[in-house]
Amino acid sequence: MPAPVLCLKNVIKAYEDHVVLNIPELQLDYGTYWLLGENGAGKTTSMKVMAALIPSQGEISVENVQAKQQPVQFRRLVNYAEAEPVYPGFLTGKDLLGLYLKTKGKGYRDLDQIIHLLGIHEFIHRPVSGYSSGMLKKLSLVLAFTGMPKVILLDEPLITLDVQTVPLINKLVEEFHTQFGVTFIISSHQPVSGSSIRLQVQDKNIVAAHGVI
Ligand SMILES: Nc1ncnc2c1ncn2[C@@H]1O[C@H](COP(=O)(O)OP(=O)(O)OP(=O)(O)O)[C@@H](O)[C@H]1O
Repeated sequence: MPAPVLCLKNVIKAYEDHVVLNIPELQLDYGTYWLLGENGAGKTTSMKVMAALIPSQGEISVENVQAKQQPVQFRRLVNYAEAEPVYPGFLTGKDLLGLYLKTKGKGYRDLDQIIHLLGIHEFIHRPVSGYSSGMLKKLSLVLAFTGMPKVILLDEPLITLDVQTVPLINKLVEEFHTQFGVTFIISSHQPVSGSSIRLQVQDKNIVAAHGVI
């Protein structure tokens, strides 16, 4: 049997003395997961912990690469797109894309195609301070598709997107999952993929929507 893609062991995340997550063990196989939970349950915190973007206790690994022991290698395996992305306003979309391409390396797909698909080419040369929230969202999603990650975490990927763009994002998720073997964890109030496996942040733990994994 193949090893799980993502493993969390004895993970505890607290903000000062407020424990938000306490996950004894979580193992996720290749799949598309839909992360649910009420407001403040800890969905965003879970994603940031899984991507090792914020400190936490315990072990996090993707395909046996440990976040704490092999941080550079780990960073290449996990991409994360924030619910409400914020970038330094003076940078252009092209600057940010160049930065990501430099750090993430060669991608699965020609990004120019995705940029044109989402209409980002029309504003990519402008500083992001002048972007609308939907334009920023599109840019952040393209950045999440850079490199060759094994796991992509999308926090509320559909908010602020226009109705024409939503199916395009669903299609990209489907394509990266089936063709490139990417595991997705998506927090959304709307289902992103019909075949997604439901996970719930509940009582500080992450459980299958109908019972503990
Ligand atoms: N930087 C922070 N400092 C202190 N507490 C925080 C911080 N970020 C989040 N929290 C707290 O952690 C808990 C979980 O927040 P989180 O943003 O992960 O929830 P969420 O499930 O994503 O919520 P929502 O659905 O409202 O976006 C909340 O009680 C929140 O107040």
